This record gives sequence, C-alpha cells and structure tokens, in this order.
Amino acid sequence: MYLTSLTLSHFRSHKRAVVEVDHRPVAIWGPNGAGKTNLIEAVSLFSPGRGLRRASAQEMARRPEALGWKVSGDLVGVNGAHEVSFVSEGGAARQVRVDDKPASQVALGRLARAIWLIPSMDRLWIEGAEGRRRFLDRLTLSFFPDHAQASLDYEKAMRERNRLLKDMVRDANWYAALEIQMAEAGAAIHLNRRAAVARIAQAQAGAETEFPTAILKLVQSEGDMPQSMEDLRAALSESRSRDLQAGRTLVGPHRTDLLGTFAAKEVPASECSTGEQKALLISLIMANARALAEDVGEPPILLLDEVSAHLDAGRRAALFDEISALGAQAWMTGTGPEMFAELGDRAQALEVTEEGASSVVSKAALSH
Ligand SMILES: Nc1ncnc2c1ncn2[C@@H]1O[C@H](COP(=O)(O)OP(=O)(O)OP(=O)(O)O)[C@@H](O)[C@H]1O
Repeated sequence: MYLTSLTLSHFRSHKRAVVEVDHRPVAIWGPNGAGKTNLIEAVSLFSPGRGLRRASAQEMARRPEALGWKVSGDLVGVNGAHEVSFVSEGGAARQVRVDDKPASQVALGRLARAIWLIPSMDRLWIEGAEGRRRFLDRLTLSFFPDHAQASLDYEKAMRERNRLLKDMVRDANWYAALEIQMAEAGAAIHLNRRAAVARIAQAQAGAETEFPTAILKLVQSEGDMPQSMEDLRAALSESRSRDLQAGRTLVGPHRTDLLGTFAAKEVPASECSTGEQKALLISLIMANARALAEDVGEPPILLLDEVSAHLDAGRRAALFDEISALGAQAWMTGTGPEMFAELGDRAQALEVTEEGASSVVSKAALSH
C-alpha cells in the first residue's frame, strides 16, 4: 500500500504541507530540526495507535497558536483507494475518518499498515522490557489488527484488578470476574505474539539479505507464561495473595519480555555493537515487511528515520536494493541527498526546510 497524497494542517512544525507522491520510496532530507521526522510522524498515523513518537493529540498541534490539527491522505492498496483523515479539535483525541465516515482503530489497522524504525529504538535491546514489549506488540499488531482490542481489554481489566489489590479489597467474586476477562484477552495476546514471532523467524529464514538474522524469543520475567485461557485464569487466581502483598498483578502477558540474539554469533543483541544492533533491527523490520507483503498481498509503508546515516555505503546500497525489490513506499529521512545517492531514480525526493517559523516541504531531485 502507499500514499498518493499527504496534507498536513497545523501539524507540529508544519503550518500547511501538501505532498504528492507515487508508489516509490520517498527520500527526505533537510537540516536538523527542519521538520522531517514530523512529516513521517504524520504518515505513521495511518497505522493504528499514537504514531511513532507515541505523542498525544495535543502535542501534535502546532505551537503556539493551534489547538487543533489535521492530517489527511489518499491511500491506495489491495483494499482499493481511500481518503483517510485524522482530525484533532481543541486538544481533543484525534478522530479517524475513512472516506468521510468515522472509523475505529481496528478498522484502520485492517486497511493500512505502516512499520517504522526510529533513532529512539537504537537502545531497544539495552533498556527496559517495556520498550521491547511495545516493539513486539507493534510487530504483532501489523499481522493481527485485532491485537489492539485484546491489549485494550486486558489493560482495562488489569487496571481494575490492580486498583482492588492496592485497596486491599478481598471480594473473591470481583477478582474472579476480572480474571476471566484478563485470561480471555491475555491468552489472545500471547497467541498473537507467538504467531508473530514465528512468522518473523520464517521470513528471516527464507530471505536473501545482507542483514544478520535476529532470533526472537518470548520470555516471562518470572516463571512461564500460562499458555491457555484456563491456565492464565488459574495462575491469576493462585497469585492473588502474592499480588495483594505486591499491590499489583504479577503474572500475565504484561510481564513478557522479548529476547533478541544475533544468530550467527550466538550473542544476545544487548551485547552486540551499536552497528550490529541497528543491523539486527533493520533485519527484523525488513522481515516484518516481507512477511506482510506475502500475507496481505502488498508491502506495508515503511518509515525509516535517519537509518541510512548509521550504515556504511555497502549496507546502505543493500537496504535500498531490498526496499526496491519489495516495492515498498519507504519514507526515509537524512540530512542530505548524498545519503540516498545509491537509490538513483528508484526513488522520489522531498526537501524539508524551515521558513518563517514553519516547515516547508518541496519536491527535490536525487543527484546521480
Ligand atoms: N507541536 C509543535 N509545534 C511547533 N513546532 C514543533 C512542535 N513539535 C515539534 N516542533 C518542532 O519541530 C522541530 C523538530 O522537527 P523534527 O523532529 O521533524 O526535525 P528533523 O528535521 O527530523 O530534525 P533532525 O534531523 O534533527 O532529526 C523542532 O524545532 C521542534 O521544536
């Protein structure tokens, strides 16, 4: 799938930007702070969730004058052509509309898929489990749009259970009712995650790629993840007195972590060099994109923020070749056209500059 147009109104540093593109990769360059990441953040909204910075609607409104903003675009893919828009008014949460009708996040997830790699993910393997879980869930969501609903249902029931635990409530029926809800959603979350990890492994195994294979493994911070709904319900029930002492729920998919291993070296990703960690992430993102291309019938939109800056010329050329072979509309940022030289006319180009306190997006040409 790909966008053919993108319009930003009062979105972050962009007062107004109208961009017309075709199916090819989009090379975006401009000086630091010009508004390149803001532009691809707007594209990330086409995938369900809060976008690549996980920002609130309020944070996205152009400072200082705007309270609201709008991002819209024409999306073309196996599901046909659709006009998708995101509007936030007066600081309220964004409303999604598809062909001018309100749409849910799950409906959006079935229509559009965008996956990304951004600089804040560079420390994914080193920092806490929360970031890795988020990465895992985005990966899972790209395959299973219903995953978002299961996560929301699980979190809602867990929040309620945690509140009871904190208040030292001892009403067994109340816990039991919430634990059934958590078990139902939690088992679905676990099943989806396992299937997504298995799909990534399969996509890496069969690929001709310059990027090293990363083996993913799901682990629990304590014990094993109960596999079935009934096992999870029983584990929650058993853990009740321990949870009362801790004041929070100690078992379930919210305690899952994602381990990454550099397959060829059999070394944990967290012990790899910075460049190797980046290469492992690129490998995973590209495997995700290839798997989606097969399963959905078209590649997702890729958003690669400052990725080429960290690659040597050989790896950069390899990445561009893989993106071109996949036929993905990859929006890639860098500080200058030289970062995209190996792409030649396989891509289109945009330049982002700052003029009069607003970002300005203009068509550019890739030098040969
Ligand atoms: N809500 C907002 N309203 C106005 N400006 C904003 C808003 N949010 C961010 N900005 C501004 O956007 C600019 C950053 O834009 P962005 O992150 O897109 O830069 P970039 O071109 O990707 O730069 P770099 O190459 O340094 O990563 C900053 O100057 C920041 O102050």
